[in-house]
Amino acid sequence: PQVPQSLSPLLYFFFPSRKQKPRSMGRLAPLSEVPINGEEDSTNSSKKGRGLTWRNWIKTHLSLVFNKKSDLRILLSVLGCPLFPIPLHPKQSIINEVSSSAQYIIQHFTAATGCRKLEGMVKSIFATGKVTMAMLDELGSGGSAAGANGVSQKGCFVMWQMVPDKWLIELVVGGHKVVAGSDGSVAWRHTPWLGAHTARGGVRPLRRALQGLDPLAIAAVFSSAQHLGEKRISGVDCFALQLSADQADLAERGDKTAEMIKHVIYGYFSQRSGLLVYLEDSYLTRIQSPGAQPMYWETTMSTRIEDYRTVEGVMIAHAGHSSVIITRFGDNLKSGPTVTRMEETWAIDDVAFNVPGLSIDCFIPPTEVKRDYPEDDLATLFRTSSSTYFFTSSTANKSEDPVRPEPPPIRVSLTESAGRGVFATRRIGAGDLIHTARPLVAHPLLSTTHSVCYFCLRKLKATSQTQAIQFCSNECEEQSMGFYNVERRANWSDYDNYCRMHGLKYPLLVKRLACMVISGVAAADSFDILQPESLSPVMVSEMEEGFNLLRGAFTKANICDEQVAFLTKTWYTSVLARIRINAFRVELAGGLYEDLLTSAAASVEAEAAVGNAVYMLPSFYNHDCDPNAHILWIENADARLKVLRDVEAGEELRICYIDASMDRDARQTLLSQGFGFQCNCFRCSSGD
Ligand SMILES: C[S@@+](CC[C@H](N)C(=O)[O-])C[C@H]1O[C@@H](n2cnc3c(N)ncnc32)[C@H](O)[C@@H]1O
Repeated sequence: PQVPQSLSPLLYFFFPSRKQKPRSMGRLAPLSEVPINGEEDSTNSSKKGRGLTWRNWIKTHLSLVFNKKSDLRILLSVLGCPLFPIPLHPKQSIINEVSSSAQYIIQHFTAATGCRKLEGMVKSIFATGKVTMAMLDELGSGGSAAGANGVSQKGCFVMWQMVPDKWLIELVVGGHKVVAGSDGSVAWRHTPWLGAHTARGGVRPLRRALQGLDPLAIAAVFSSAQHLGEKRISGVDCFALQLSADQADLAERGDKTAEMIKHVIYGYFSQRSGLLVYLEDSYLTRIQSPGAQPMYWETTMSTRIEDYRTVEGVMIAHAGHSSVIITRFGDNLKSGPTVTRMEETWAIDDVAFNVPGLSIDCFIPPTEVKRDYPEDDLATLFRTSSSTYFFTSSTANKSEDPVRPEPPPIRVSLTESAGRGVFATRRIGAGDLIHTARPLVAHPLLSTTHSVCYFCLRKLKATSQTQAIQFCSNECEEQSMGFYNVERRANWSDYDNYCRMHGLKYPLLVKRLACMVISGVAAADSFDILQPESLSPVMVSEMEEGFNLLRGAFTKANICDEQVAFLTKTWYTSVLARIRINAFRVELAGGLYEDLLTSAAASVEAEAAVGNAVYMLPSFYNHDCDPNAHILWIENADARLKVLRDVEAGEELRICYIDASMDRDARQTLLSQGFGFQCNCFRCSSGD
């Protein structure tokens, strides 16, 4: 049956059909680093999505957890649809022979729930329920929590599960919707602020299913657990079983920068009733960015499982309470560990088995999932705490699916001597487009402000007679609202004059980022992951005037102190230090470029620059005076990364930061002064 989209979004799940799902997903914003295989579809751009998705992504992965403004997103990201760390293998079923005390406890559990009768009989499970989520006050080091700080958020969810490893959940809380699913080979999640993402590591079950909702899965995963002993939990004497994610799974979920150190699960089974009454999982992640001290994140989620009721003769838990504690600690956190707490109460309204009409078509991932690949390593590289609740990309099983297009052939990894770099994951042919990228922040030059779009830097057909800024389309105007509503409240003449007099362009990018932060569309630490230039005390003091003018413009515009609290001198200098190393001068090649020769020629002949922009993925390309890759712009600030010659798998992709036609000494001087490194590429070493 067709369900009108105007009905509750949850209704869509009552009538799953292959036709409906892509349509529902089709409205969702694409990721900003668009894979080469993805057609750019303007209908896919959410009003504020274009160009903001990376910022959103960073916000979630880097700063979200400790930014109270984003409470609802944090709650949904952490509690919404976490995955259980232990995969459910298709062949895994509940054991018949008891050879350990853990297996004895599981036998007791299967008898208590009566779930054996479901084995082989149940093909699908369906559940609907309600949730209430809240952030609790943060605990400082040694401090104490004062209780819930904000308003709790109410919502509901619908879950479908097809035995053993296909599932789908739609959760709507406080007007935000999160959808997650697994087709048995890839697990993904879609959020309005991130778009769709695949989960790194193998497919694992939804944690919600293990909270007393799917007794067969509980019996299957815990039958290989270790019996730890007995413990009294909330007045109930329990047997404690322990499971640990195995090292191979942990390795798959981490990388060189974010290492999953352990993930342990405890199941507490009531000695009296035999039922699972408490579930706890705890994991530790070590994050180390190049040149930085390691930082650790420990996340513990505990769920009290209650209100078992019979559904078709099987005991299913119908309510519970989960609490999460996230502790961030490490040498580089001067203020000591930070603790964030949140909680959820949930209740099941309806459970049914063997839902008619449910087929594997209902579990096909949204189309964006296959467009997700450029984030592959970045997502993990900068992940904050865990892939369990921050879904990240995975290449797992992609090759097994003939329908799924090849991912863009790159990964970000550490190089031997140039920090992080971008590497080819397969052979790439000369002239191939590697990926495109939308700016995190872009700004016209002062001289082009009235001749290019104030958002995307596209050249305008008619320049402004009134000297007002202009947008090339309604879409760009809408996407600018985030920063422009703030920017136009202030008078920028002093700041612009300061830039003009000193010939500075990067403070304009800082201004735009500051306006975006104030309006809430960017996190103050969006650029933290980019490599900074090391600034001398003289350079820092030279930036003071710009900082004072920027801060002053906001103060005079009566932007409240709380909104500009992030705008300290340290913030200003640190953002500028990153922009100086990572900003690109945008030069539009214009016109058509169909082949490599045309594009290379076009970029050489490009007219003067239209502005400057900072991107995420392009910021990780290192320099070579004889580069094998190339960045170019055709009609606006959306960048295209192309390969200049055949590149083999494993080879690092490098672009040229400067005019490669200069002689060796001039190149060396520019690179050392502008980017702080001594180039020892083949050309430089051979004196060319
Ligand atoms: C745009 S970033 C490139 C990504 C950077 N490696 C990172 O880890 O984020 C530019 C910085 O990378 C380093 N870099 C780039 N190319 C290099 C090269 N050929 N040799 C040494 N360092 C290089 C320099 O520190 C430079 O300032």
